[in-house]
Amino acid sequence: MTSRTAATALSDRAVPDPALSDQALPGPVVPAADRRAAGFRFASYGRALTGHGLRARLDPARARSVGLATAARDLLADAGPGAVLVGMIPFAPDADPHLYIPDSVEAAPLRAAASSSVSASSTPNPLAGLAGAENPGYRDAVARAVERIGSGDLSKVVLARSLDAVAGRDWDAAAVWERLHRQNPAGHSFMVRLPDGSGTVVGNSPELVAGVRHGRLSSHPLAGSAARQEDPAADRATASTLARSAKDLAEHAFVVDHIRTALEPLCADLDVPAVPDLLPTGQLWHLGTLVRGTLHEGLNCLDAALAVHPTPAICGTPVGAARAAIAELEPEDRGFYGGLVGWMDADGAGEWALLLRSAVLTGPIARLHAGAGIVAGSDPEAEHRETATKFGTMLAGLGITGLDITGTGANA
Ligand SMILES: C=C(O[C@H]1C=CC=C(C(=O)O)[C@@H]1O)C(=O)O
Repeated sequence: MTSRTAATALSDRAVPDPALSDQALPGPVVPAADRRAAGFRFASYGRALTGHGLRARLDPARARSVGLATAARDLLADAGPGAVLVGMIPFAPDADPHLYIPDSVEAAPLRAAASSSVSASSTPNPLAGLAGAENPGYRDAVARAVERIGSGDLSKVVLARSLDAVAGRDWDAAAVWERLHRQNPAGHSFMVRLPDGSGTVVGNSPELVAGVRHGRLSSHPLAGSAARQEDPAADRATASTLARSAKDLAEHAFVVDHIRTALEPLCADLDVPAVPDLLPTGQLWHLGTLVRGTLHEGLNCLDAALAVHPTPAICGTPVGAARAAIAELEPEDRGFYGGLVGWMDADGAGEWALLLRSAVLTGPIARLHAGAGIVAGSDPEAEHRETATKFGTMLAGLGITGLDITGTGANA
């Protein structure tokens, strides 16, 4: 494993990879329609992509028989020029993806997108109850994972838990999306209606798994986190401590090593910085490494995303043992949490973000998920607190403020 001991300089870079920021999107552009009715919204790098209607759906049975990447390529080729594939891929490899080609795709600069009919300042939905803030089962699961790591089967595993926020009336997914985006415009804000219409997956991911433009690939894996502080001096001190934390650097190195091994065969050249940078979100500092390369001819953004997914930022090392540990230690199926969300065009350009800092909105219930990387020496109490901090992104997106679920006195 690569050792990274040097602390990196603080970076306040808002956009992980400026190379993707001027990405022109193809597809028919429709006038600003009612975005509330859209089945798909994805914002990043200065513009938002909105998918209306459904032209063709990727058949999960076909994906199982020919492979997901081939099924996606074929669907785009059949759909003809200008088509864009959008949607989500679940965490479990045998679960059905929700990928489709919308009837029309609107690609709008973010400023225009933000001034849509949806008002983020609309009256917050009153919270009627919160279930899962205190989760002793999660601490037990972390302790068992640490034991397993000690026995040598496993080096790292990401364990997640859920939290239900029940409101006085149905959640308004479009308003939640917009609030999330305004709070963290540097992240990838997404909103995808579930195929059976039962609800909407919404979130703001800080993590780009694969972004491709003109054959140039970027991936910005994150792992290793610390909660942001109100006081600026304390906040910078927290970031510096994170950049020097042996535990977090080890947790991060698993991810970078995995990405390098997975992407080297796909790329003509691959640049992997020796030390991580520091990425701030509204709630957390993360260690991140911006990996860049040139994809071999014929490969696309989804090929790259599927090659690295699931990284140890969401699963673990080795992948098989980590998947088994997750299945055994997490009480519920992850669904789309921990999967991929994004889009791709017929030229292979696109973006796939890790689907996290998210919730499934079903009527008045928002089910949030958050996980933390467990390595040798992880402390169950600290990991419980870290997941509570991670819930903070979605709680803020839901308009729930002034609530401390971290037990530290800080606002989540
Ligand atoms: C699993 C999550 O975060 C991952 C991404 C960044 C940093 C992480 C960490 O430091 O543990 C996690 O690996 C989550 O937000 O649910």
